[in-house]
Amino acid sequence: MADKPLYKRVLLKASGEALMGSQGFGIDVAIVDQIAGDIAAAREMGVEVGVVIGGGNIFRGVAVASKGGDRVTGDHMGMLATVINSLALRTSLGKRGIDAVVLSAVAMPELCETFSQRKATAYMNAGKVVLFAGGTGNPFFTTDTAAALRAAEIGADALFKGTQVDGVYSADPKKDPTATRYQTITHDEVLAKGLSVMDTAAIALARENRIPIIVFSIHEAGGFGTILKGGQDCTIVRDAS
Ligand SMILES: Nc1ncnc2c1ncn2[C@@H]1O[C@H](COP(=O)(O)OP(=O)(O)O)[C@@H](O)[C@H]1O
Ligand SMILES: O=c1ccn([C@@H]2O[C@H](COP(=O)(O)OP(=O)(O)O)[C@@H](O)[C@H]2O)c(=O)[nH]1
Repeated sequence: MADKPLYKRVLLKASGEALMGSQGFGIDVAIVDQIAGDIAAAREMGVEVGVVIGGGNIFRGVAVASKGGDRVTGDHMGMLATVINSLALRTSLGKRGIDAVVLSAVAMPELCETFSQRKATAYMNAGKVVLFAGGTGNPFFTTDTAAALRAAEIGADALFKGTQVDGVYSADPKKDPTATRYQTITHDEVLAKGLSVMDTAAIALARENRIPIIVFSIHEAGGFGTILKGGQDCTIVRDAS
C-alpha cells in the first residue's frame, strides 16, 4: 500500500441503504458519523472529495411503481430522500469541523444551494467537501448514475462506490456464496457479464469518460482511506489499456 493517496480528486458514492444500519429504515447517526469520519480522513490526506449519497434507506421510486403507483412521483420522493441524507451528512461533517456544502439538482433554496457545475468546481477548488443531492434531478435514474455524472463534471480521477459488499463478484455474493471477487475488471466486462453491482447507465458513463470505478465496502470504518492508498479489499473497474 502506498504512503500517499493515489488520487487527487474523487467522487464518493455512499449507499443510502447502508445509512439505516440495523434499523430497517431511516438514518442511523452512528453510520453517518462513520462516513463523515472517513471523508475527514481523506481530506486530511489532501484528497478533494465530492459525495453523492443514495436514498434507499428512506425511499426508492421502484417501490411505488411495483405496487401500481406513479413511478415519476416515487422517484421525486427518492430524490428528496437523498437531500435528507445529504443534510444529515453535512451536519456530521460540520461536527468534525469539515466545511461541506450541499448542492441539490432540484432547487430548494431554503434548504441548500442549487447545483451548477461551475459552483461545484469552485467549491471543490476551495477545499470544501461538496455533497451532490437530488440525484441527477430526473426520474428513471439512480444515484449511481448521478455519481458517474458528477464525477465527470468535476473531473474526478476516480469514482468510489461505497456499498454493502467489498467489490464486484462473479455473481451477487449475497445470493451465491461461491461467487469470487475480481481484483480488476473492465467497464466492458461488467456490462457484458451483466454484473449488477451498479446500473448500466452509470458504468457506461464512467467508461465513456474513462473514469475508473472502485467498488468497496462502506461498512468498514477507515476503509475509504485505505482504499485511497491502494488497499486491496476492493475491485477496480478500469480500461483495459
Ligand atoms: N456481481 C455482483 N458483484 C457485487 N455485488 C453485486 C453483484 N450483483 C449484484 N450485487 C449486489 O449489488 C448490491 C449493490 O448495489 P445497490 O443495491 O445499487 O447498492 P447501493 O445501496 O450501494 O446503491 C450489493 O449489495 C450486491 O448484493
Ligand atoms: O437521478 C436520480 C437519482 C435517484 N432517484 C430516485 O431516488 C431513489 C434513491 O436513490 P438510489 O436508489 O440510487 O439510492 P441507493 O441505492 O444508493 O440507496 C431512487 O430509487 C430513485 O427513486 C431518481 O429518481 N433520479
